[in-house]
Amino acid sequence: MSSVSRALRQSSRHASRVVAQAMPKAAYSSLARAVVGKAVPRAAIQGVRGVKTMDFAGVKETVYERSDWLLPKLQEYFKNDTLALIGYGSQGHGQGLNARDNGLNVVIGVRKDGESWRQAVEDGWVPGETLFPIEEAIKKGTIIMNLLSDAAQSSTWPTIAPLITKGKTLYFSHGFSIVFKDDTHVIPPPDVDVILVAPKGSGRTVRTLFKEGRGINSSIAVWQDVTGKAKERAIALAVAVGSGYMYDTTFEKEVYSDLYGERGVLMGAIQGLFRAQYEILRRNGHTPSEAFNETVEEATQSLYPLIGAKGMDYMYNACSTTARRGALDWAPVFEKANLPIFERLYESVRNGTETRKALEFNGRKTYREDLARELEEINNQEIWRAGHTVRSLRPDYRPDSE
Ligand SMILES: NC(=O)c1ccc[n+]([C@@H]2O[C@H](COP(=O)([O-])OP(=O)(O)OC[C@H]3O[C@@H](n4cnc5c(N)ncnc54)[C@H](OP(=O)(O)O)[C@@H]3O)[C@@H](O)[C@H]2O)c1
Ligand SMILES: CC(C)(O)[C@@H](O)C(=O)O
Ligand SMILES: [Mg+2]
Ligand SMILES: [Mg+2]
Repeated sequence: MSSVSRALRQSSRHASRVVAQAMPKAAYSSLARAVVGKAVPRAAIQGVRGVKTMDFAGVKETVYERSDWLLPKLQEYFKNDTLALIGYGSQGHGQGLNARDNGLNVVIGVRKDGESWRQAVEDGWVPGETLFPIEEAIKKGTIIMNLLSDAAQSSTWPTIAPLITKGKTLYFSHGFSIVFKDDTHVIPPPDVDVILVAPKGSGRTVRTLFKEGRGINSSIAVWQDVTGKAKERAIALAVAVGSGYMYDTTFEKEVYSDLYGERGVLMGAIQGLFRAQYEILRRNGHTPSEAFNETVEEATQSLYPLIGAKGMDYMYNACSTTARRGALDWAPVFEKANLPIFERLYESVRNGTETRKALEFNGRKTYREDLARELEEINNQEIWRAGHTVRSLRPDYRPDSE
């Protein structure tokens, strides 16, 4: 076990002892219920403490935990607020439903009769009660959560800006609009708090982790603090929308790392690597099923979850000595080959090239159809058609689940 993971384990064990010793069983159960919304075994709530400074590989950072914001406190804190959540994509769905389940006043604002409107109705938001056209929702809100697409945040800003009046809080889940203001022209009024809560994962995961009684990691930041309470509000809102742990960042650091990561190993790089590996297997006479199993299925179903659960060394130890030797030899080769690409990518993010592309593409009226066309092309690639058949053999496969 590495020294970092040992330290983490010890700190978590210590915290659970503190909680366990300090609380009678009944109080502990109600704490657990309040933190995760349902009864959970004592072991599942280890490490409950509000704020902690932790050593991340030699660097001390502050982490905020939702344990400081148990449901009664959260509800009391926001009792005079209306969260106007503008946009109902992946994040609108996850954050909106979580905040609603946490008992807060939430209204959704989206284009009337668009796809998001339809999805919001499907999720139980009621037109005229909790679902409104964008401008109406903003007028009702005290906390304006801008979860429109980053391109739409820019194009709608001239109409939205005058409605963000003094005393309201402006909230984003990405540093995009604010940091790249020369391209987006989003410049907030000087008399409102401007904060960021950026869940580090898909909005679908924001929802599923919340329902499982866990919480996603989120980055939080303050751009403008006129009330002196902006940071506190960011933390409370992060908890409200389903975060478990909150990490400090800045708007700049969030947007650079996020745009970089999703174009890199989170999405773009891994798609490219899967495809390249598959292609060479096929060129060498391997069948589609063998190429897919050896590339995607084993990665996602067997090895990557091991990395996720306990780290890279754990995954290595779960594989043969033969695999370990070869992978250890080839890892630096891939690292060296990819470093210049990652350098180029970071620069393309930092200098705004990626921002301008996103604004152009997603600013089109046909953004949904254009994207659907490209995704359909991927879906039709042999690798993913083979994958469809491989998945269809899983015991839990249901034909309507894809
Ligand atoms: N997706 C994630 O998991 C994730 C994770 C962390 C942070 N974020 C950030 O969260 C924010 C929201 O992202 P998202 O993925 O949830 O949404 P998204 O898919 O990027 O955007 C969808 C929303 O934008 C609306 N929209 C698009 N063009 C519009 C226009 N011209 N006028 C009015 N509305 C328009 C859509 O409404 P219609 O249906 O009417 O088109 C829909 O409600 C972004 O800042 C994003 O970077 C996202
Ligand atoms: C889910 C991601 C990739 O982390 C997010 O950054 C997004 O833009 O959707
Ligand atoms: Mg992103
Ligand atoms: Mg992200």
